[in-house]
Amino acid sequence: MPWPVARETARSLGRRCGPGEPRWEPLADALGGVLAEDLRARIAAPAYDAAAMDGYAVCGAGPWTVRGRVLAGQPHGIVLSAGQAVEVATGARVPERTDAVLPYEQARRDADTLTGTVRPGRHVRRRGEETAEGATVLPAGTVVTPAVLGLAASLAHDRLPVHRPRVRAVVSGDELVRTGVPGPGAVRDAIGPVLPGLVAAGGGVLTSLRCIPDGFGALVSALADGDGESVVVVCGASSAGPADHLRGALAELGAEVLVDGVRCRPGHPQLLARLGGAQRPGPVVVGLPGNPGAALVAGLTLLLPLLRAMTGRAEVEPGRTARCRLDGQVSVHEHDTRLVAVRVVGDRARPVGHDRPASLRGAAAADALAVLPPGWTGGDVEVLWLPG
Ligand SMILES: Nc1nc2c(c(=O)[nH]1)N[C@H]1C(S)=C(S)[C@@H](COP(=O)(O)OP(=O)(O)OC[C@H]3O[C@@H](n4cnc5c(N)ncnc54)[C@H](O)[C@@H]3O)O[C@H]1N2
Ligand code: MOO
Repeated sequence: MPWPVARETARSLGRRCGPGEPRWEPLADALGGVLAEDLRARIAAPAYDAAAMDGYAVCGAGPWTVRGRVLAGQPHGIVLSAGQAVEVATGARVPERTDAVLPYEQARRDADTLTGTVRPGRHVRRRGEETAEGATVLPAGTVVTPAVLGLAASLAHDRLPVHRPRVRAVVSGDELVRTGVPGPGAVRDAIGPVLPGLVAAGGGVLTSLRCIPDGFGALVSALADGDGESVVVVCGASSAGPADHLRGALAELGAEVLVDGVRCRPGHPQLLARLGGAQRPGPVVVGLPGNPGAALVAGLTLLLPLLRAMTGRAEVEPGRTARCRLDGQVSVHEHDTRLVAVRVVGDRARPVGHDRPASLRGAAAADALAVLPPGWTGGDVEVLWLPG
């Protein structure tokens, strides 16, 4: 299947699957999700009339008599009368009948007598002036960023209802080890460490990663053994070798295969399928080739568009260019799309090299992958940004 068609197939499957049931997540776990409901203010902001400057809360016209001092967080029941003032810290609740706050810099104090000039309302943040209690501050569908988490906390939320597709990973290969220096013939798993960040860049969460030996039976049971995840990522076993059982295992489970190989370099053995029948659709399976560089390409080709479409997110982060001029020498494939690791400066992209299928060295030094259509002869190219 041509590369652009494969991507669109992943997007359209994501839209069909939709976001699934939202989960109420503690703020710390909601980052990167998409709000499943409008975010409303549980309290007014500010929650009380507060000083916006360090200085004096004053009532009426000066001069004033200073009655005492109030710091932020100190409860008090002070009510001022005309001609009275209280020393206040920024953020402190101002006494009732405060007309304005006179900053230290504009105040003259002699013992308890204070003079200065104020405009009514100056430097006082009135309760609810920013946000009224119950107001909608963000619509459903907003991506939860660090600022959204801070806003939610300031409006008294502890948890948020978010869509974050749950993804599990199955990494297959007898030769793989996960720690230390590999022994003779062994290889460090280099795809597992990529997956949490890759999945998060799509707005999902990687809930588990399981390493299995090569073998038909092990793969069938690993595929079938889910816990309600929306997506299963299978790493390796995607090709034509004697230990490559992904297609056979999917057939055994009656999966519908939507993308069976993609005309791109690297990453051509990648795959997209859906478990379960039309009556009870199950998780989506994304097959990433075992070569780590090829796996990353497949992750950007199928997994990210799928996850992003599930929660209605834009494909390219706002403010990022989607196309670039390509400088330097690149080899072009006659029939397949080529994906080339590049550094992007302004509207120009330069290849970084080291982007062979088995290597992540180029991708690690790059910002993005440049997309060279088959037989490309020049002109601007699409760039796929690598997760930061
Ligand atoms: N006869 C053919 N052979 C191959 C083809 C083909 O079309 N016909 N395609 C080649 C391409 S392209 C790729 S990519 C690989 C895909 O292989 P698999 O997905 O079946 O993966 P394996 O065979 O298990 O491994 C391939 C290679 O990658 C290493 N590997 C596997 N998993 C990991 C991992 N998690 N971390 C690091 N390295 C990993 C593995 O040791 C092998 O070296 O097939 C080609 N062959
Ligand atoms: O998917 Mo393979 O080369 O294209 O590594």
